[in-house]
Amino acid sequence: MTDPGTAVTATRARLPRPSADLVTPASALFLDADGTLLAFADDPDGVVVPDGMLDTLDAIHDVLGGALALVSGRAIASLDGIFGRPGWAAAGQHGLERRDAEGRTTTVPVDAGELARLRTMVHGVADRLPGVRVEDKSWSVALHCREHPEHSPELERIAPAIAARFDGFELQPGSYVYEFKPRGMDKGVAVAAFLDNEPFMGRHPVYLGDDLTDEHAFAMVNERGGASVRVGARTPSSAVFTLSSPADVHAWLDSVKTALTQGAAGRQ
Ligand SMILES: O=P(O)(O)OC[C@H]1O[C@H](O[C@H]2O[C@H](CO)[C@@H](O)[C@H](O)[C@H]2O)[C@H](O)[C@@H](O)[C@@H]1O
Repeated sequence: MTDPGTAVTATRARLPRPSADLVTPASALFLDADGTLLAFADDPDGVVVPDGMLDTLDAIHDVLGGALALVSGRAIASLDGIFGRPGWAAAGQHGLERRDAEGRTTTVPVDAGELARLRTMVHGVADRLPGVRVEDKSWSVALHCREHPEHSPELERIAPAIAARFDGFELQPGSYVYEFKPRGMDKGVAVAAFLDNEPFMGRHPVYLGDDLTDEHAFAMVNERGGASVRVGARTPSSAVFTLSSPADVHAWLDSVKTALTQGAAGRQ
C-alpha cells in the first residue's frame, strides 16, 4: 500500500501550473474522475461529461498509444456508463478492479461474509440519517452526505468506528463521502500495476487528481520521477503542480491535445 504520509515531497498551498508540454508522446496519463474531469453533482449518477472533452481525450489517448487510464473510486461499470469508453484502461474502486489497455480485468479477492455484514451496518446508518445516500459498488460501499452536510460530523465520528469492526476493510474518506474498501489496495498500487505493463511501461507518468485518495497515486508517481497535479486547493498535498478546477483541467487538456497533435503532424 502506498503511504502518502511518508512520501510527501512537498506540502505547499501554492503550486505552479503545469505547462502543456508536461505531457509528451512518451508520457502515461492517469486521470481521476470526480472533482478532476467531472464537476461535482449532488447525485453521483448526475455527473455530466462536458462537451468536447471526450474528443480531446480520444486524441490524447491515440497520441499516447493507449497509455491513458481513468483511476477512480467509482466502479469501472460506472466509469463506462459516464464516459462510454470501454476500450480505455481503467482502475475502479480505488484499484480493487483494474482493466488493462487490452481489456483484461483483474479484481482483488474480498471476504464476502464481511462485506455483507458491512453493507447491513452501512444501510443501518443511512436509515437513521435522512438524506444520507448509500453507494454499493460490489467490492466497496460508501456513505454520501453532499446533499446533507449537517450529517458530516456524525459520519466522521462513526465511520472510523465501523471500519474498526472489520479486519479486512478500511475507511477511505473523500469529498462528502466515507467509503469502506478492502485493505491493501489504493490508487498508488493501481498506478504502479499499470506502469509495470504495456503500453504504460517505461513511460513518464503524469497523474491528475483532487482528493485524499489521489494522494496515494501522487506519492507513487513522484517516486517514479513523474508529475503529480492536484486539482483544487486541498492541503496538505504531495503534488508538485496544480490546476484550479475541473474547468481548468479541461482547458489544460485542450492545450495538451493541441501541443501533442501539432507535434505529431510535425513528426510525419
Ligand atoms: O476517485 P474519483 O473518481 O474522484 O471518485 C471518488 C468518488 O466520486 C464519487 O463521489 C463524489 O462525486 C459525486 C458526484 O459528483 C458526489 O455526489 C460525491 O459527493 C463525491 O464524493 C463517487 O460516487 C464515489 O463512488 C467515488 O469513490
